[in-house]
Amino acid sequence: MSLCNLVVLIPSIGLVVVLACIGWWIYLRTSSFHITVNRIPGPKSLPFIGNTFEIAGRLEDLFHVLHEKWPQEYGGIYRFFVGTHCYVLVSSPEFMETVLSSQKTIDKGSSYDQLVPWLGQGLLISPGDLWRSRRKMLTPAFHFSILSNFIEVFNEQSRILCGILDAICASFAGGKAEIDVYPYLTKCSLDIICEAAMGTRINAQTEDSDYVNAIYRIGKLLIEQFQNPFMRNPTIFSFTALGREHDQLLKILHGFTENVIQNRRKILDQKVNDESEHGSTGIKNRLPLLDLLLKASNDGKVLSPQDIRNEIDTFMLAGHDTTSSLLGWFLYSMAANPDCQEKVWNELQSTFGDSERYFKQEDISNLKYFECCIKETLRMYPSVPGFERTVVEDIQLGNPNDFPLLLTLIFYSSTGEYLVPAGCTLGFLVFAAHRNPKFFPDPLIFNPERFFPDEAIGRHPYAYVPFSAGPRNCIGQKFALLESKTVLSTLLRRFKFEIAPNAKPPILSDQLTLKSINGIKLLVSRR
Ligand code: HEM
Repeated sequence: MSLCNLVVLIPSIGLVVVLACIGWWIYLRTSSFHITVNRIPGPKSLPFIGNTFEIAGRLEDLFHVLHEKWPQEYGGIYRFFVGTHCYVLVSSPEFMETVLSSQKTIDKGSSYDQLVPWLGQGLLISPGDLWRSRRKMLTPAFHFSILSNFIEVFNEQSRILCGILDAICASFAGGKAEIDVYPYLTKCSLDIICEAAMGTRINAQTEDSDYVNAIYRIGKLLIEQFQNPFMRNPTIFSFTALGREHDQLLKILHGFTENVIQNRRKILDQKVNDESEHGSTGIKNRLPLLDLLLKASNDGKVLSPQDIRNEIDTFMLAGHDTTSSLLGWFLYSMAANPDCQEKVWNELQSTFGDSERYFKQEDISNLKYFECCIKETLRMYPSVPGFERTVVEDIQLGNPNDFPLLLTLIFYSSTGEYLVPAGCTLGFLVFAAHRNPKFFPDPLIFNPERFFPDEAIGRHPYAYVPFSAGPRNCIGQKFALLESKTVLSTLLRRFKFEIAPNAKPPILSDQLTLKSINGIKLLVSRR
C-alpha cells in the first residue's frame, strides 16, 4: 500500500470511529432502554466495551468487584455492561422477593449456556414450559419418605471418608495431618450423588476412574472458558485445544451415564418380569431418580434417552459441587471458631456418646446448635454465591404507586423504585445479601446464634436465600441438608479440625460454586 493511500485511509478510519462513538452516545441518551437502565445506579461505562475491563482478570478480583466493591458503592441494586449487554444485580431482599417469587422470571441467564453441551435442557437450565413439566415430574423423587432411603448411603460413604482420614492422620508424626480437605469431601459427595441418582457405585473415594477425573476436569475447564471472552463463542472455542479437550471429556461423561441408564433399564425390566412371575425380587428401592425417569419415559414417548441423560448429568453436577462446598466451608468455620466446634462436639457427645452407631434422621431434633452452625456456614459461604435470570418482560422493582407521581418522575431512582427492562440479565448476589449488616449485624463474625428462633424473628424472609427461593428454588435442598448433617456429624464425632499456624486465609471465588482458590488446608487429628 502506498504512502498516499495510508494518508487517506488512517483519517478515514479515525473519522468512522469518532462518528460511531457519537452515534452510540446519542443512542445511549435517547433510547428508552438506556434511559431506563441508567436510572439504576452503577459504574460509568465505555461505548461498545461497557465495563468489560473492570471485571476482566483474575477470578478472585471479579468476585470482589461484583460481591463486595460495587454493592458497597451502589447498594442493593446496580447495573453494569459487558460489551453492550446490560446486567442488573440485586442483593436487597425486597427486590429478590419480587423477582424470585414471580412465575414470569423463570428463564436462566446466558452464563448457563456454557453448560448446555454437557447438561442439555436438564432441570437446572431448561426454560419456561419445559422446566415446569420436568419440575413437576421430578419433585416426587425428593419426597421426605424417599430421602430416608438414602441415609444408609450417606452413612456408608461418611465411614469410608473417616477411614481415609484416619489412615492419613496415622501417617503423620503425632497423628496430626495438615491437608487440603476439599478433594476428599468432593469425592465423598460424588460417591453419594452417583449412588443416589444412578444407583451405581463409582468408588471415587477409593479408586481412580475416568468418569471422576472427567467430572473434576470439566469443572475447571468451564472456568477457564468463562474467563476468556473469546472462548465463550462456541465456534472459536471448538477450534481451540481447550474446546477439543472439552469434547473428549463430554464423550467420557455422556458415555458413562448412557451405560448406567441402559443397565438400569435392563434391571428394571427384569424386575417387572420377575415380580409378575414370583413377586418382589427384593432389590432395594433406593433409586427413585433414575427409576422415576425411566418409568416416566414411556419407552421414549415422553422422555427420550437423551432427556434422561440430561437430567442425570444435571443431578450429578448440581448434587455434588454444591454439597462439597458446604462441607468444606463448614469444616473451615469449625476450625476457625474452636468454641463453636466444642459446642457442636458436646452436643454430639450427648446424642451419640462414644457409640459408633450410624446417624439417624431422629437425631436431628437433638442437634439444634449443630444445625445453626450449618445455617451460619451457608450464610457466610453460600455454596451458590450468585445466579441469573433473563428478563423477558419489563419488571417493576418496588411499587412506584406508593409515591406521589411527580416525586416519582423527578426522583425516580432516589425513591428506590426501578424498572428493569426486557433484554437485561438479572443477577442475584446471594453472597452480598448474606453479608448485609442491616440484616446480619457484624456480618464477618461467625455467629450461629443468629439462627436461634428468637434471633431470627422479624428478619426479611429473602435476606437469607442459600437455596434460592420461589418456584425455581433448589429441588435438592432437603437431600443436601440430610447428606451434610450425616457426613459432618460423622466427621466431627471422630476428628478435630484446626487452622494450621501459618495458613493463609482462603481466597474466595465463584467457580460454579463458592470455592477457595488456595484450597481448605486444615490440621486434622483423631478425637
Ligand atoms: C448445599 C447444597 C446446595 C445448595 C446451596 C444448592 C443451591 C441451589 C440454588 C441456589 C439453586 C438455584 C440456582 C439457580 O437459580 O440458578 C439450585 C438449583 C438446583 N439444585 Fe441445588 N443446591 C444444593 C444441593 C443440591 C443437591 C444435593 C441437588 C440434587 C440432589 C441439587 C439439585 C438442584 C437442581 C436440579 C436445581 C435446579 C432446580 C430448578 O431449576 O428447578 N442441589 N440449588
